[in-house]
Amino acid sequence: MVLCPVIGKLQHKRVVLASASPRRQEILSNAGLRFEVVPSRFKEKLHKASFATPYAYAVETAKQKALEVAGRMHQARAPASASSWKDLRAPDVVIGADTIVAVGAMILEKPVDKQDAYRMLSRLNGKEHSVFTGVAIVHCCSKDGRLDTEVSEFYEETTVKFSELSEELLWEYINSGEPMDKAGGYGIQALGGMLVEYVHGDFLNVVGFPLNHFCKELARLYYPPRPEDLRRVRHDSIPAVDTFENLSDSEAAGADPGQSAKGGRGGEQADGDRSQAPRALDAALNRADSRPRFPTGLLELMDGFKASKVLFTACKLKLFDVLKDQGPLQAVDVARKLSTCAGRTEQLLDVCAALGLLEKTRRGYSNTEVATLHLVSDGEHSLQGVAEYNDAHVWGVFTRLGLAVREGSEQTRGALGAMEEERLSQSRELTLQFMRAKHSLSKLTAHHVATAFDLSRFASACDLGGCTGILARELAQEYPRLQVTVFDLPEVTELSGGFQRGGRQTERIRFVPGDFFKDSLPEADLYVLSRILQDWPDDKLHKLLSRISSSCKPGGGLLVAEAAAEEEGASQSPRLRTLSAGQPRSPDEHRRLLQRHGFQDVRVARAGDLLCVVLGTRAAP
Ligand SMILES: O=c1[nH]cc([C@@H]2O[C@H](COP(=O)(O)OP(=O)(O)OP(=O)(O)O)[C@@H](O)[C@H]2O)c(=O)[nH]1
Repeated sequence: MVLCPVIGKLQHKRVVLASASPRRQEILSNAGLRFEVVPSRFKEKLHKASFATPYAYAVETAKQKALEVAGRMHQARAPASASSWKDLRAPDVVIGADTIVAVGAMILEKPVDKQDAYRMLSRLNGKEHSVFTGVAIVHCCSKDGRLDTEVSEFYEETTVKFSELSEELLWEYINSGEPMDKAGGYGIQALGGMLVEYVHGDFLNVVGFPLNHFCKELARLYYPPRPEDLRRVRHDSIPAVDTFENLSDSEAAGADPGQSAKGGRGGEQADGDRSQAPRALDAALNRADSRPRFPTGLLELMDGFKASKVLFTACKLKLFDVLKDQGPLQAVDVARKLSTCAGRTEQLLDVCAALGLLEKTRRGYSNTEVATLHLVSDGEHSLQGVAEYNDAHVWGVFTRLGLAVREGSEQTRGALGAMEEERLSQSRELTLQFMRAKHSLSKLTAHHVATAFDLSRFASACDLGGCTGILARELAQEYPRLQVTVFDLPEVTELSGGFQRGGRQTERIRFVPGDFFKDSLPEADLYVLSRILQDWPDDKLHKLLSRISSSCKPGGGLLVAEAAAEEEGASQSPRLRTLSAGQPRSPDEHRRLLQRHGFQDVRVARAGDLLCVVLGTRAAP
């Protein structure tokens, strides 16, 4: 069955199930949804008589459950200084559900005790009743610290008929303990199944979650009908994920899950509104499928470069800067501010929204939290420089990958990102771009690197290839006695002034121009190599390490920080294996590397999510 694309729409979102029900958790995880569980604290005590129908009560309760969790998680978010990325993210989607049993207008929830269970089961005995599950899908976004929500809600009804049951059997069932945490006092999926004569409708709805209706709702939210679908209904597939080039202006409009969710109850919507998008899903669900699994991951991989280019383009246009200062904005207003084509801008905005970089609501487009944090150019944690450098330089390098692979190692070095070498021969602008990229990345990791070990025994440090001095600054800040030298190529040190912010510790930092392969290394107690080794092939790497080893006094140290590769024997991340001229090393490989060059007492630590840090002490020769 080809269900992945629908559930997959939530794949890159932080999804939270606001329910303690183990049945709901099981149903959704069996469907392949990845989510966290945060049980709702909403007390199910809405005034039943104030609802026109039992299902309205279930839907409202589901909504309140989800909103309570969304609000609580929004408030509980860690401050920006939190070390874990996860903590920084509020949920994107919160799902709430409430299951009730209705006998006529009477609503039965979970029994409070055995007598209550007996009363409920006696009411159901020998008769038909309805089971309603209300579901709320709450899309969340945070704007200026406020929580914005778009709620989509629906319900599903299933009819269940109980057999005529003896008192004895009812009590035996009650004494099994099963009824107590179940709506109506029975669990159809277990012993309670023996009480049931027939079921009309979705079985899982009785168990606690109407999975089929949920998927249709997702399809309705994430695959709004396209004009061509309205004209020519396709019965053979789930609608394709929109790509940039196949979106026309009119198609791009209305692709907002939040907007299409407006008006709420799926079950109460007019047929014309609901029929088209789920139709393809229905077809897929009902098809006897002998074809291979839909290669979603592979197709996403094939399209991955487009997503990168969209991100780069948006950064280059300063889209996130405009939205930070003036959002939310409609597409035409964004286009006016950027002096771009309105139709194409809207497409770009929609794809950014689909990639989770923007939020789209009726008020217009605004940055998501991740965009505000990392894609606005003057942000403390901005990665804009990385996007610009990748666009201006790495993109082109990778277009030569085929040639490099065909023609051998030299080209491979050239094509696989021997950035240090390449940038030597490039323009000042490219050097600056490289520095901005390295600066942004170093900001993310410098504190972790500086504090991975206690370095207070060293009086001086030299950061080789230290670029804009971000790590040097962090070291100076952390160790008030430490004098730090940043050693980098002349064209880099010449431009590094533009990245300095001043501050008390800067008087203990000096920039020395030089080439660590050719010039003598500045004297220091501690040498630092942060993200240098993996850019170089083995011969260069050993040359560099032996030069450091010769300069380092006995008792001095070498601190190496590199992308954290898996332990030996574990399968390596392909990203790490292919992106650089050198290779990522496991902690043990680093340990051996340093030992081979005369360092002892080599210790390894993790620095944040990205890096592994290794510290060795120079042995007496
Ligand atoms: O046949 C079955 N019928 C019902 C159930 C389970 O009953 C409960 C219904 O309770 P509710 O919707 O209030 O959900 P809770 O369990 O309290 O969890 P929340 O945290 O979401 O409020 C539900 O667990 C159904 O799964 C059953 O198992 N079989």
